[in-house]
Amino acid sequence: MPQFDEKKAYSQQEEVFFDDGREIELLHYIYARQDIEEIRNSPSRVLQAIDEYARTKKYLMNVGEDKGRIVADLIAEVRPQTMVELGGYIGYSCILFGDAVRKAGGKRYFSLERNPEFGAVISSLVDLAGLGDVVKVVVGSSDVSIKRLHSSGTLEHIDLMFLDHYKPAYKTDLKLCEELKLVTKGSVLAADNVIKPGNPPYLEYVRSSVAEKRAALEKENQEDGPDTRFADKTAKQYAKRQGEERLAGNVKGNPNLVYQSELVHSFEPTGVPDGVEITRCVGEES
Ligand SMILES: C[S@@+](CC[C@H](N)C(=O)[O-])C[C@H]1O[C@@H](n2cnc3c(N)ncnc32)[C@H](O)[C@@H]1O
Repeated sequence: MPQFDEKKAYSQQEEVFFDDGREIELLHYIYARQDIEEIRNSPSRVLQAIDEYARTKKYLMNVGEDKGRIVADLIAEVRPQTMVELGGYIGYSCILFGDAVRKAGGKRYFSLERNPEFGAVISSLVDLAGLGDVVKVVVGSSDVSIKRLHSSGTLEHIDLMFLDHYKPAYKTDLKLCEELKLVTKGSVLAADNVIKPGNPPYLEYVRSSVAEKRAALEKENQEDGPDTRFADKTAKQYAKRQGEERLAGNVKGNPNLVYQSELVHSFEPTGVPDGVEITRCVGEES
């Protein structure tokens, strides 16, 4: 089991921990720094500045250094040409992983974010980090954005996908990507927060055999709301400002895809134990 370095801990998560003005305050904090010209065009220095804000000012719901390293190592191994993240927030994972994709010879990193204000913060910090040539920020609900990027031919295949948005949408958005053949043999998925707060429907899906998925599909009623296993707090997390989330409806996915999935234990940037589920699509049964 890895150890958490307490010296690096973010401020504790409060009852209201996002969308209370702190995201814009972060921009002022960064752009007012004495060392702003050294930060410019340096992804690692931008990340350091974000970490410093979250340690000394207010908590930010970023993937953080520990879980971030797991996914950055995965990027170096998989060398994706195209990577997609679902849920960008203020751009921490986008800058960390967009930089890793570029270093690994990849071409495009799509950051899908529902909240337009957060999307603007991501764009500003991505530009500051000098990653504008690789990263494309896409504002809107993930399912709608995935469908549009696919139908316009902008997104033809997902080599690596980082899921870190509305927890009940992990499974429905994955099934949407399967159905559109964006996720196929060779695609790799990294899902955050599978321990805190947890995501039983997603884990059950990626850990199921083809036979189990086929059987589940026969029984399944269409999902029109969050799975009842999610706590109310998780199911309604973004509702106050953005309105009720709508899940990708009427998606059957592709139950024939064969996944190998493993949980990698790690920590939230506050030190709370969490994990990333890494799932590799290794085949397709006929
Ligand atoms: C935990 S934060 C993402 C953190 C980010 N990946 C990082 O590590 O730096 C989750 C984000 O998902 C966004 N979100 C929620 N529902 C969404 C949806 N349906 N489509 C796209 N983004 C969504 C929220 O607005 C929020 O910014």
